[in-house]
Amino acid sequence: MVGLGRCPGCPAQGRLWVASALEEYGCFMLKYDKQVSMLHDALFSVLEEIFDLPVETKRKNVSDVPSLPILRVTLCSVLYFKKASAFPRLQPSNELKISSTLFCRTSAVRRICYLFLAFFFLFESRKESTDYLFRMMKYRVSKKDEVKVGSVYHKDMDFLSVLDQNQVNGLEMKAKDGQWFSIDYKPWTLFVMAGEPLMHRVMINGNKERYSVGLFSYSHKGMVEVPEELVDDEHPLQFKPYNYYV
Ligand SMILES: O=C(O)CCC(=O)C(=O)O
Ligand SMILES: [Fe+2]
Repeated sequence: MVGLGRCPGCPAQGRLWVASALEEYGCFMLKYDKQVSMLHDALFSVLEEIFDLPVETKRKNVSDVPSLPILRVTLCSVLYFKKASAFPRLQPSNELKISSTLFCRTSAVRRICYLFLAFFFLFESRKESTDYLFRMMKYRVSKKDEVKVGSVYHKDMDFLSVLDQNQVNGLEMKAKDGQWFSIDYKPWTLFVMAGEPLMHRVMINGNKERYSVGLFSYSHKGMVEVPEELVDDEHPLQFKPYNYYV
């Protein structure tokens, strides 16, 4: 568990925590600040309404990321947030609420990502080549005798995934020894994971709908490479750059 609030004056400490969590587990829980916690409640209160929009409205929010894999899911519906105006007026009082909540929330989490990237990588170049995809997920309650898989096991094709959920758990990670274990969200935390290396899935067990959101950072040019600032004689390059979309 890393708390950004404790780090502002000591980025070196923050970087150490994040680096050791990522080396050991590939993921960590990030305790977020007050501003984001208010947005958390607002966000999850409007998600239900977003998922209830007509299908043709929801289709306007397809992702423009080339070859973005579509998750093959059984119990899960997925929506992308491209721009606020893509949710046309349905219930006027809520249009603003939905778009401003999503916008603020996405900006707040992006800010966290920048902070995080600054802690961990300390490089400016990445800001320009990094893009974000905001995905919203709704997992319905599984019916009796239905397979309880919310999303099949997969690895995210990005370099950083920041996830949040309503109070319903379901995310599971595969540990080094091959065992699956579930992620138990603590209040006011985001779950941050190094996208590409980690196998995970969602299993739906309870009798409450699960809503989750993910902010996925990826390179819009498709190149995955170690920033040159991190390579020197003591830390030689270990991975060749490659284009994810080719
Ligand atoms: O719903 C979740 O918690 C995780 C979703 C997920 O793995 C994904 O969107 O790639
Ligand atoms: Fe995923």
